[in-house]
Amino acid sequence: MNSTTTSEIDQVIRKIEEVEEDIRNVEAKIEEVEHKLGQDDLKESDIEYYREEKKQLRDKEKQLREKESDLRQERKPQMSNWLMDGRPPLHLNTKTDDELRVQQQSTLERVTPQYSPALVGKRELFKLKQDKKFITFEGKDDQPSILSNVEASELVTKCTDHQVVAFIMPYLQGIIWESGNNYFVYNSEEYKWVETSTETSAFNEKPDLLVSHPAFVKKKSPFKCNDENLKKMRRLNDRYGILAAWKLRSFIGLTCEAKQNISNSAFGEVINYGAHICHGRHGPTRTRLLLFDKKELWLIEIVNGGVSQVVRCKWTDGGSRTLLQEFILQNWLVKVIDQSCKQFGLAIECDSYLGSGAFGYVFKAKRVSDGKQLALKVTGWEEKYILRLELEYRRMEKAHLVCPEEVMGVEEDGFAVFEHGAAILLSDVGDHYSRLDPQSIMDSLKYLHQNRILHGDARLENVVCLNGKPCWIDFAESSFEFAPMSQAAECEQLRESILDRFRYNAL
Ligand SMILES: Nc1ncnc2c1ncn2[C@@H]1O[C@H](COP(=O)(O)OP(=O)(O)OP(=O)(O)O)[C@@H](O)[C@H]1O
Repeated sequence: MNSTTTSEIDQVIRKIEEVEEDIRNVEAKIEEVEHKLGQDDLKESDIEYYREEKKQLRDKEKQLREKESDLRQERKPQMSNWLMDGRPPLHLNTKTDDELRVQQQSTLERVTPQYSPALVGKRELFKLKQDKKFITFEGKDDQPSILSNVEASELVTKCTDHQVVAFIMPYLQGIIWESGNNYFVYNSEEYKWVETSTETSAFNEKPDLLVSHPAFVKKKSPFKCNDENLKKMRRLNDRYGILAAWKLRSFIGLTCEAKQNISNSAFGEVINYGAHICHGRHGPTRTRLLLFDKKELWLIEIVNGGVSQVVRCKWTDGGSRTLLQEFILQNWLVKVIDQSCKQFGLAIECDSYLGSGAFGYVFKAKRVSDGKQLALKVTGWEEKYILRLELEYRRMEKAHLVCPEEVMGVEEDGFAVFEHGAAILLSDVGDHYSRLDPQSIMDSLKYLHQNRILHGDARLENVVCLNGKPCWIDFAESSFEFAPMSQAAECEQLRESILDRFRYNAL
């Protein structure tokens, strides 16, 4: 009889969970590096540096996945031993091995579809109709529609998908502004931004329009076209852009796809966009998409990666205007950003996403009164996040007074709590730490120590390059107690990460 114990199985399961967490962390780091690589103003040396960093992260990810697979193999005999013993393990997974393999595969490849979009669309439509979740909007004659009859008959004359997009863009923008939203419509027809795989970008997709707050958008220039009619239809104020970082996909207002005629294949394509958006660690539980053609629009709600409901309506249906306005997804981050801009007198445009960590999202912002560039760090409404941000603000203020060059400053009265979260205002926008001389980073940490400041989380991610020098951010864990042992440990932690990233042995 085997000698496997519950605690042995538990141990392996715990190890698997730990490795899964490590994989998620590495995935998040890769996402950050990909975001940095996507920036327009990179020097050749930066590109080379990020590519190398990405390669190292991918290698690490591969090793972790191998480890995960070994652990799963290790668990298999243990599980069957338990079953032979007639006693169930504590965490018996009811999934078969095949299901586990598919699940693991989907973590690897995200949700790259195995079937053609036409088949996906056809099957889903059948199911939705059966479940009465495919609803035709009844229309309310006394309420405004999206398009008038005249406008709708002009739309019918458009003879390419691009022209349908160009025609609809200003109407969609008008509807959004009318509802008081600070969202814009970005044309993303020719730019891939929906990630479909962690392994390759081969399947990346390009929905036609992205409706979003500008803070989450990376601006693009109008794509080239030879269609003279399309050129005439374009307006100077049309916006082009994509999501600035895949991590921001929870905050999309609406993702749109235009066709001349809605087909099963078009529906399948949109279902796949929705599944990809929801997938993965930072994916939202819910996302909303719009599929439209020259006659009608389908309002598609995706929950946990699957279609939960479709409402179909005509451009000229009374009440379609309000229906669409209410369909655009609102979120807490937009509310906190907008309230912060009001409170601190800021403007946030496209290309302002600086990064994010476990606790907050950071954006470049311009103070309207003097044009100064500042960094706004925003966190959600949970009490522990708000307290942490306030602590960070107070400690940074104190540390900056002692070491003004080495510690990022905070603006006076630069902390505020709102209904949906909180924000702090940092006095400068720094560049990536890769622009720094690695020894100078180590020296700056030692300088903090000499001034009895223990950073508390001395990772390279918490250093930015300001005026060519290292400047520390994220002081939530810092302390002002003199503790030589902790200082030594902190130096060692930083030294190791400098060695790892710069291949430089800092002293
Ligand atoms: N003033 C700034 N200038 C430029 N980039 C910044 C600035 N502040 C923050 N960032 C970027 O935003 C990222 C996240 O910021 P920060 O570390 O403060 O967030 P966090 O949620 O507290 O992270 P962590 O998970 O490390 O605790 C940083 O790694 C950095 O890339």
